[in-house]
Amino acid sequence: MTVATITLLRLWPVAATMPLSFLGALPRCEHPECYRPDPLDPDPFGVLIMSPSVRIAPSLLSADFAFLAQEARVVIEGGADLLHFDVMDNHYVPNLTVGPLVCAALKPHSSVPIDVHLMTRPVDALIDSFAAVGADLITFHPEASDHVHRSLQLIKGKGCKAGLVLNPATPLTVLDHVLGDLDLVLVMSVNPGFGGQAFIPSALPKIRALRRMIDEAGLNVAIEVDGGVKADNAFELGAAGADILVAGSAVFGARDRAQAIAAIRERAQQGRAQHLA
Ligand SMILES: O=C(CO)[C@H](O)[C@H](O)COP(=O)(O)O
Repeated sequence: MTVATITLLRLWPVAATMPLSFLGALPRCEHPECYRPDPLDPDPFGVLIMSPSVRIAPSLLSADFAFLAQEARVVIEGGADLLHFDVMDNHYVPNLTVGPLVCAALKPHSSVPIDVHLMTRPVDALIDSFAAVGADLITFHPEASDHVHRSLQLIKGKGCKAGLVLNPATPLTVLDHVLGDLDLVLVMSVNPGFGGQAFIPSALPKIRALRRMIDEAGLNVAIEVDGGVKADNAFELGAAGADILVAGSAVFGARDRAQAIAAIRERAQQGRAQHLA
Protein backbone atom coordinates (compact mmCIF):
# COMPACT_ATOMS: atom_id res chain seq x y z
CA MET A 1 0.00 0.00 0.00
CA THR A 2 1.44 3.39 -0.98
CA VAL A 3 1.79 6.35 1.39
CA ALA A 4 -0.82 8.20 -0.69
CA THR A 5 -3.32 5.35 -0.29
CA ILE A 6 -2.74 5.16 3.47
CA THR A 7 -3.19 8.95 3.79
CA LEU A 8 -6.41 8.77 1.77
CA LEU A 9 -7.79 5.96 3.94
CA ARG A 10 -6.92 7.85 7.12
CA LEU A 11 -8.61 11.04 5.86
CA TRP A 12 -11.69 9.26 4.58
CA PRO A 13 -13.75 9.18 7.82
CA VAL A 14 -13.23 12.95 8.14
CA ALA A 15 -13.85 13.71 4.47
CA ALA A 16 -17.01 11.60 4.41
CA THR A 17 -18.71 13.88 6.94
CA MET A 18 -17.40 17.20 5.61
CA PRO A 19 -19.99 19.91 5.12
CA LEU A 20 -20.27 21.35 1.63
CA SER A 21 -18.58 24.58 2.67
CA PHE A 22 -15.53 22.55 3.66
CA LEU A 23 -15.32 21.13 0.17
CA GLY A 24 -15.36 24.62 -1.30
CA ALA A 25 -17.62 25.93 -4.03
CA LEU A 26 -18.53 23.18 -6.44
CA PRO A 27 -17.18 23.86 -9.92
CA ARG A 28 -19.69 24.23 -12.74
CA CYS A 29 -19.38 22.08 -15.78
CA GLU A 30 -18.55 23.99 -18.96
CA HIS A 31 -20.94 21.81 -20.92
CA PRO A 32 -24.13 23.75 -21.87
CA GLU A 33 -26.38 20.82 -20.88
CA CYS A 34 -25.08 20.84 -17.32
CA TYR A 35 -26.37 23.25 -14.75
CA ARG A 36 -27.15 23.38 -11.07
CA PRO A 37 -30.81 23.71 -10.12
CA ASP A 38 -32.21 26.83 -8.53
CA PRO A 39 -31.67 26.29 -4.79
CA LEU A 40 -34.80 28.37 -4.05
CA ASP A 41 -37.05 26.04 -6.00
CA PRO A 42 -38.41 23.48 -3.49
CA ASP A 43 -38.76 20.78 -6.16
CA PRO A 44 -36.45 21.91 -8.96
CA PHE A 45 -36.82 18.81 -11.05
CA GLY A 46 -40.41 17.93 -10.18
CA VAL A 47 -38.83 14.53 -10.03
CA LEU A 48 -41.48 12.61 -8.19
CA ILE A 49 -44.54 14.36 -9.45
CA MET A 50 -46.52 11.63 -11.19
CA SER A 51 -45.19 11.54 -14.72
CA PRO A 52 -46.95 10.18 -17.78
CA SER A 53 -43.61 8.66 -18.69
CA VAL A 54 -41.77 5.90 -16.83
CA ARG A 55 -38.46 7.44 -15.76
CA ILE A 56 -35.14 5.76 -16.50
CA ALA A 57 -32.27 5.95 -14.03
CA PRO A 58 -29.00 4.50 -15.39
CA SER A 59 -26.96 2.99 -12.57
CA LEU A 60 -23.43 4.40 -12.59
CA LEU A 61 -22.29 1.16 -10.96
CA SER A 62 -21.86 -0.21 -14.48
CA ALA A 63 -20.17 2.92 -15.86
CA ASP A 64 -16.44 3.28 -16.45
CA PHE A 65 -15.38 4.95 -13.18
CA ALA A 66 -12.27 6.41 -14.82
CA PHE A 67 -14.57 8.54 -17.02
CA LEU A 68 -17.51 9.10 -14.70
CA ALA A 69 -18.42 12.65 -15.82
CA GLN A 70 -18.30 11.66 -19.49
CA GLU A 71 -20.32 8.51 -18.78
CA ALA A 72 -22.92 10.60 -16.93
CA ARG A 73 -23.08 13.11 -19.77
CA VAL A 74 -23.62 10.41 -22.40
CA VAL A 75 -26.60 8.93 -20.57
CA ILE A 76 -28.06 12.34 -19.72
CA GLU A 77 -27.87 13.35 -23.37
CA GLY A 78 -29.25 9.91 -24.18
CA GLY A 79 -32.43 10.60 -22.18
CA ALA A 80 -31.68 9.55 -18.58
CA ASP A 81 -34.15 11.12 -16.13
CA LEU A 82 -31.99 10.52 -13.04
CA LEU A 83 -28.49 9.27 -12.27
CA HIS A 84 -28.56 6.30 -9.90
CA PHE A 85 -25.58 6.38 -7.54
CA ASP A 86 -24.90 3.12 -5.66
CA VAL A 87 -23.09 3.50 -2.34
CA MET A 88 -21.76 0.19 -0.96
CA ASP A 89 -19.78 -0.07 2.27
CA ASN A 90 -18.39 -3.64 2.30
CA HIS A 91 -20.35 -4.27 5.53
CA TYR A 92 -24.04 -4.05 4.72
CA VAL A 93 -23.22 -5.48 1.28
CA PRO A 94 -20.11 -7.37 0.19
CA ASN A 95 -18.82 -4.67 -2.15
CA LEU A 96 -17.23 -1.23 -1.84
CA THR A 97 -17.99 1.62 -4.21
CA VAL A 98 -18.14 5.39 -3.92
CA GLY A 99 -18.82 8.04 -1.29
CA PRO A 100 -19.80 11.70 -0.98
CA LEU A 101 -16.58 13.05 -2.48
CA VAL A 102 -17.33 11.29 -5.77
CA CYS A 103 -20.93 12.52 -5.65
CA ALA A 104 -19.62 16.07 -5.10
CA ALA A 105 -17.32 15.71 -8.10
CA LEU A 106 -20.15 14.42 -10.28
CA LYS A 107 -22.80 16.92 -9.25
CA PRO A 108 -21.70 19.86 -11.41
CA HIS A 109 -21.80 17.58 -14.44
CA SER A 110 -25.40 16.51 -13.89
CA SER A 111 -28.47 18.34 -15.14
CA VAL A 112 -30.68 15.54 -13.79
CA PRO A 113 -31.34 14.59 -10.15
CA ILE A 114 -28.84 12.35 -8.40
CA ASP A 115 -30.53 9.36 -6.82
CA VAL A 116 -28.34 8.03 -4.01
CA HIS A 117 -28.97 4.43 -2.94
CA LEU A 118 -27.26 3.79 0.39
CA MET A 119 -26.24 0.17 0.84
CA THR A 120 -24.52 1.00 4.10
CA ARG A 121 -25.00 0.41 7.80
CA PRO A 122 -25.46 2.78 9.60
CA VAL A 123 -27.00 5.46 7.40
CA ASP A 124 -27.50 8.72 9.30
CA ALA A 125 -24.01 10.26 9.00
CA LEU A 126 -23.94 9.46 5.30
CA ILE A 127 -27.36 11.05 4.81
CA ASP A 128 -25.86 14.31 6.09
CA SER A 129 -22.81 13.96 3.86
CA PHE A 130 -24.71 13.13 0.67
CA ALA A 131 -27.32 15.84 1.23
CA ALA A 132 -24.44 18.32 1.63
CA VAL A 133 -22.95 17.42 -1.73
CA GLY A 134 -26.18 17.67 -3.69
CA ALA A 135 -27.98 14.33 -3.56
CA ASP A 136 -31.56 14.92 -4.69
CA LEU A 137 -33.05 11.59 -3.60
CA ILE A 138 -31.68 9.38 -0.84
CA THR A 139 -32.86 5.84 -0.20
CA PHE A 140 -31.72 3.39 2.45
CA HIS A 141 -32.52 -0.12 3.66
CA PRO A 142 -34.75 -0.27 6.76
CA GLU A 143 -32.58 -3.11 8.16
CA ALA A 144 -29.64 -0.69 8.18
CA SER A 145 -31.15 1.98 10.43
CA ASP A 146 -32.01 1.59 14.12
CA HIS A 147 -34.61 4.35 13.79
CA VAL A 148 -36.15 4.28 10.33
CA HIS A 149 -38.58 7.16 10.90
CA ARG A 150 -35.80 9.35 12.27
CA SER A 151 -33.55 8.62 9.26
CA LEU A 152 -36.40 9.48 6.89
CA GLN A 153 -37.00 12.78 8.65
CA LEU A 154 -33.28 13.48 8.49
CA ILE A 155 -33.37 13.10 4.69
CA LYS A 156 -36.46 15.26 4.31
CA GLY A 157 -35.09 17.85 6.70
CA LYS A 158 -32.18 18.29 4.29
CA GLY A 159 -34.59 19.00 1.43
CA CYS A 160 -34.05 15.67 -0.33
CA LYS A 161 -36.65 13.13 -1.44
CA ALA A 162 -36.70 10.16 0.92
CA GLY A 163 -37.19 6.49 0.18
CA LEU A 164 -36.88 3.02 1.63
CA VAL A 165 -35.32 0.10 -0.22
CA LEU A 166 -36.85 -3.36 -0.01
CA ASN A 167 -34.56 -6.35 -0.55
CA PRO A 168 -36.08 -9.35 -2.32
CA ALA A 169 -36.86 -10.97 1.07
CA THR A 170 -38.04 -7.80 2.82
CA PRO A 171 -41.84 -7.80 3.16
CA LEU A 172 -44.05 -4.83 2.30
CA THR A 173 -45.19 -4.76 5.93
CA VAL A 174 -42.05 -2.75 6.84
CA LEU A 175 -43.83 0.15 5.11
CA ASP A 176 -46.97 -0.10 7.26
CA HIS A 177 -46.32 2.87 9.52
CA VAL A 178 -44.11 5.01 7.28
CA LEU A 179 -45.67 4.88 3.81
CA GLY A 180 -47.06 8.40 4.23
CA ASP A 181 -43.56 9.68 5.05
CA LEU A 182 -42.04 8.39 1.82
CA ASP A 183 -41.48 9.97 -1.58
CA LEU A 184 -40.45 6.67 -3.12
CA VAL A 185 -39.98 2.96 -2.48
CA LEU A 186 -37.12 1.19 -4.22
CA VAL A 187 -37.95 -2.46 -4.86
CA MET A 188 -34.80 -4.54 -5.32
CA SER A 189 -35.19 -7.20 -7.98
CA VAL A 190 -31.73 -8.63 -7.16
CA ASN A 191 -29.92 -8.96 -3.86
CA PRO A 192 -27.96 -5.73 -3.38
CA GLY A 193 -24.22 -5.60 -3.88
CA PHE A 194 -23.44 -6.23 -7.52
CA GLY A 195 -24.51 -5.16 -10.99
CA GLY A 196 -25.24 -7.59 -13.80
CA GLN A 197 -27.34 -10.08 -11.78
CA ALA A 198 -30.45 -11.84 -13.07
CA PHE A 199 -33.87 -10.31 -12.32
CA ILE A 200 -35.72 -12.12 -9.51
CA PRO A 201 -39.29 -12.64 -10.79
CA SER A 202 -40.94 -12.47 -7.33
CA ALA A 203 -40.36 -8.72 -7.55
CA LEU A 204 -43.29 -8.46 -9.96
CA PRO A 205 -46.15 -9.50 -7.60
CA LYS A 206 -44.46 -7.37 -4.94
CA ILE A 207 -44.54 -4.29 -7.20
CA ARG A 208 -48.21 -4.96 -8.04
CA ALA A 209 -49.11 -5.26 -4.35
CA LEU A 210 -47.15 -2.10 -3.54
CA ARG A 211 -48.89 -0.21 -6.36
CA ARG A 212 -52.26 -1.23 -4.89
CA MET A 213 -51.14 -0.23 -1.39
CA ILE A 214 -50.05 3.24 -2.54
CA ASP A 215 -53.07 3.86 -4.75
CA GLU A 216 -55.55 2.68 -2.10
CA ALA A 217 -53.93 5.05 0.40
CA GLY A 218 -54.19 7.87 -2.17
CA LEU A 219 -50.49 8.68 -1.81
CA ASN A 220 -48.01 10.09 -4.31
CA VAL A 221 -45.18 7.64 -3.63
CA ALA A 222 -43.09 6.58 -6.61
CA ILE A 223 -42.09 2.95 -7.16
CA GLU A 224 -38.53 2.48 -8.34
CA VAL A 225 -37.19 -0.93 -9.39
CA ASP A 226 -33.52 -1.91 -9.41
CA GLY A 227 -31.73 -5.03 -10.52
CA GLY A 228 -31.65 -6.97 -13.77
CA VAL A 229 -33.86 -4.42 -15.54
CA LYS A 230 -33.70 -4.79 -19.34
CA ALA A 231 -35.87 -3.92 -22.34
CA ASP A 232 -37.02 -7.56 -22.13
CA ASN A 233 -38.72 -7.18 -18.74
CA ALA A 234 -39.57 -3.46 -18.90
CA PHE A 235 -43.08 -4.10 -20.24
CA GLU A 236 -43.95 -6.29 -17.24
CA LEU A 237 -42.46 -3.72 -14.86
CA GLY A 238 -44.45 -0.87 -16.40
CA ALA A 239 -47.58 -3.03 -16.32
CA ALA A 240 -46.97 -3.87 -12.64
CA GLY A 241 -46.96 -0.15 -11.78
CA ALA A 242 -43.29 0.86 -11.66
CA ASP A 243 -42.55 4.58 -12.07
CA ILE A 244 -38.73 4.59 -12.22
CA LEU A 245 -36.53 1.84 -13.67
CA VAL A 246 -32.87 1.62 -12.67
CA ALA A 247 -30.70 -0.05 -15.30
CA GLY A 248 -26.96 -0.54 -15.04
CA SER A 249 -25.54 -3.21 -17.32
CA ALA A 250 -28.42 -2.89 -19.81
CA VAL A 251 -27.47 0.76 -20.42
CA PHE A 252 -23.70 0.96 -19.86
CA GLY A 253 -23.12 -2.45 -21.44
CA ALA A 254 -24.79 -1.29 -24.66
CA ARG A 255 -22.83 0.21 -27.52
CA ASP A 256 -25.56 2.84 -28.00
CA ARG A 257 -26.67 3.98 -24.55
CA ALA A 258 -29.36 6.36 -25.87
CA GLN A 259 -30.87 3.51 -27.83
CA ALA A 260 -30.76 1.23 -24.77
CA ILE A 261 -32.52 3.87 -22.63
CA ALA A 262 -35.12 4.45 -25.34
CA ALA A 263 -35.79 0.71 -25.71
CA ILE A 264 -36.34 0.24 -21.96
CA ARG A 265 -38.55 3.32 -21.80
CA GLU A 266 -40.61 2.31 -24.82
CA ARG A 267 -41.39 -1.17 -23.43
CA ALA A 268 -42.06 0.25 -19.95
CA GLN A 269 -44.43 2.84 -21.43
CA GLN A 270 -46.33 0.15 -23.29
CA GLY A 271 -46.66 -1.74 -20.00
CA ARG A 272 -47.77 1.37 -18.17
CA ALA A 273 -50.41 2.04 -20.82
CA GLN A 274 -51.76 -1.48 -20.18
CA HIS A 275 -51.68 -0.85 -16.42
CA LEU A 276 -53.64 2.39 -16.80
CA ALA A 277 -56.14 1.00 -19.35
O1 LIG B 1 -28.08 -1.57 -6.69
C1 LIG B 1 -27.56 -2.27 -7.51
C2 LIG B 1 -26.94 -3.53 -7.06
O2 LIG B 1 -26.97 -3.58 -5.68
C3 LIG B 1 -27.50 -1.85 -8.95
O3 LIG B 1 -28.08 -0.57 -9.10
C4 LIG B 1 -28.23 -2.76 -9.87
O4 LIG B 1 -27.93 -4.08 -9.71
C5 LIG B 1 -28.09 -2.28 -11.31
O5 LIG B 1 -27.33 -3.10 -12.08
P1 LIG B 1 -27.97 -4.06 -13.19
O6 LIG B 1 -28.97 -3.25 -13.95
O7 LIG B 1 -26.79 -4.45 -14.00
O8 LIG B 1 -28.62 -5.19 -12.46
